[in-house]
Amino acid sequence: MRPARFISLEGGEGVGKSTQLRALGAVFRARGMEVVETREPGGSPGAEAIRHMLLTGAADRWSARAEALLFAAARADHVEKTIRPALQRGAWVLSDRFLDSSRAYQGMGELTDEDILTLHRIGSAGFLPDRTFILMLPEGEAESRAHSRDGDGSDRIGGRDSAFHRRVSQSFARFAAIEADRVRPIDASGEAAAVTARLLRELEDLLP
Ligand SMILES: Nc1ncnc2c1ncn2[C@@H]1O[C@H](COP(=O)(O)OP(=O)(O)O)[C@@H](O)[C@H]1O
Ligand SMILES: Cc1cn([C@H]2C[C@H](O)[C@@H](COP(=O)(O)OP(=O)(O)O)O2)c(=O)[nH]c1=O
Repeated sequence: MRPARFISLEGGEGVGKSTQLRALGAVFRARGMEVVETREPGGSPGAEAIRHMLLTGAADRWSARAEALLFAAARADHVEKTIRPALQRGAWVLSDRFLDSSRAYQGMGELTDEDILTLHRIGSAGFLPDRTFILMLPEGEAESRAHSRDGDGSDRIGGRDSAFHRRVSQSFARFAAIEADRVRPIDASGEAAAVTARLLRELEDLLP
């Protein structure tokens, strides 16, 4: 029996992460696997409370440093209370965003990628997913998917300008290039079922 695995889905807003998370969860359950679907920021009661503080309020509510620490604190609680216990009892864990979101959103301004990795070492002992998928879509397409879902409403971070979101997407693409073993880019265009099939192909070596 192969061990339970921790998989994260990453990418900008509207690329289809939550849709694919649900689809993968359904496929795994149909194969008799126990699955925990979770998300960041959040995924445990403490981390969900921090999520509320991070995503609501004025754009300047938190400094860049305070924001990065809050994401790291939420992640520490999520890992400790939800992810590790699930893996220990043999459940697969699928997370909508994880560390790489902090690297892409918080680690390319006042703080560096190295700073974010240091916070993660302190908060979560450097715990990493077994595999991370970066869902990739052309800029306009992700925006129109997010817009048809949310209308004009977006959260404190989603509401940042398009230059910011372009840099986020470039950072995600860079992680896939430099950490090819863990981080795999996935073409997120076309029908949802076709995207799910691409993800499953990239999981073949881990599935029981
Ligand atoms: N392959 C797809 N083709 C067209 N629309 C999609 C596809 N996947 C998801 N969507 C729709 O796009 C919007 C954003 O998808 P979602 O899964 O919520 O993205 P994310 O979690 O990355 O923000 C939703 O309204 C969803 O129903
Ligand atoms: C996990 C994480 C999320 N974020 C941002 C990305 C999103 O804008 C927001 C999470 O909102 P969410 O509603 O989960 O994202 P999506 O629109 O992709 O469904 O928080 C960070 O800035 N850093 C992080 O570490």
